[in-house]
Amino acid sequence: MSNSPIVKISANDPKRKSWIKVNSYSDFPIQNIPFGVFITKHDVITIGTRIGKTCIDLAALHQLGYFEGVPLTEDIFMQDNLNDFIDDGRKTWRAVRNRIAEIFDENNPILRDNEKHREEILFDEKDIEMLMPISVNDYTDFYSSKEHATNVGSIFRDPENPLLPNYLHIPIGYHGRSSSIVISGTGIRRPAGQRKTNGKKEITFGPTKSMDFELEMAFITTGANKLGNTIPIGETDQYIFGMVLLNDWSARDIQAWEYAPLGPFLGKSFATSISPWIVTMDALQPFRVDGPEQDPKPLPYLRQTGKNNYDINLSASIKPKGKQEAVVCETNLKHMYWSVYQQLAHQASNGCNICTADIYGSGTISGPEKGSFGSMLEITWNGKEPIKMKDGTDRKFLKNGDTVILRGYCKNDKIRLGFGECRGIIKKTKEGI
Ligand SMILES: O=C(O)/C=C/C(=O)CC(=O)CC(=O)O
Ligand SMILES: [Ca+2]
Ligand SMILES: [Mg+2]
Repeated sequence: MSNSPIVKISANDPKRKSWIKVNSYSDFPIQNIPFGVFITKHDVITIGTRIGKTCIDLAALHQLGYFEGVPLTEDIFMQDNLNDFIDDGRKTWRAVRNRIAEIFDENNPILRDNEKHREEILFDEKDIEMLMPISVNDYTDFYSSKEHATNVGSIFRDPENPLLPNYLHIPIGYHGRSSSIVISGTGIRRPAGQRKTNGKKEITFGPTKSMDFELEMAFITTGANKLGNTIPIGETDQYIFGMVLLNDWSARDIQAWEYAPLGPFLGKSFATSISPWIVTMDALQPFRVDGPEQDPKPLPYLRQTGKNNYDINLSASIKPKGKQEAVVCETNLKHMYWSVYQQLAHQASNGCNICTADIYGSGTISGPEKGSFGSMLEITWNGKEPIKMKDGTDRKFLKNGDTVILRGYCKNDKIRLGFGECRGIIKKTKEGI
């Protein structure tokens, strides 16, 4: 089954320019129109979007009549999360994005020339604070990078046979913890836990000695199937609202000791960070590419044709406190073995219901070569090959005071759009733990 034939979406017109100034390297040209939640300098929480460095209060835009003719409830943007809007479905998301593109088109004077309205609707990014975009319903994290699975299999298990026999048949995942998903900028406390210290027999409890990040992306869904029903792979695209950057913080010593036989647990559930702006699947359409060839052929419920992967350039940087950041990984979402559509069809294949504001992580995104590995576990091969920061210090894993910054963008010969940043600073373990 082919997923989402590429339809013409007027908001994606690459020729359109906005009357709001946008730098050529901005992640937020008028073709992006992401959705997020922010608090304004007047202490008002609103759903918004962004063009360049200008944040747009969608509740104010709606109240002032700019969405006339688009079927929306009066308070749809006067919310502290996007759940209701996401629940409205793809027709509504499309209509809203298309209208926003029209309002901010350089040739449209209606808001451009209305100073009073502009003052009510527009805010400089410096004058707002981003909040969690959704109230997370449920969280799954997949394991869809074959390169990552191969690397972790070599480190934790058998270098001769790193990939488990199920890997090429089934999109592996684990159930994450939704309560500890936090917005970019939130400090991350180094967790304590049980671990078996390298080479020693003794089991101890204490702050992790191998604090790690995982460079991931995640997709966010709208309600799809009722409990007991499934989703044909050819229909999955209708239910994906958009994507964010995701950092699945991981404590490798805790993980390595606890994970057998049920998988990741407390080594990962202490925190997961996401970027604040949700970039819609519609905005990402121009960046669809073929995925890797799948051999063996997946079972029929996972079979797809067409361009089902996304060409999204990704990077991870570490910034020691008060020092310059160093890029430690450059990779691309296009490497993923299992597509987002296969992940979603698989999640629903047992009749599990897909809900509004669920988050599905891609799994760590590693590329084929060194320099494209998406975690310190792989970059330093579990601490055996430390890397140098720009201040001359070494890193096997993350130190307190280090900030990890994930970034992602798409680019073709016509447009560039991106995801902004997903940041988190490592703080020391709470005393008494
Ligand atoms: O191979 C393992 O035992 C575990 C690997 C992971 O760290 C699991 C995970 O979070 C999935 C991923 O990010 O790809
Ligand atoms: Ca992960
Ligand atoms: Mg985590």
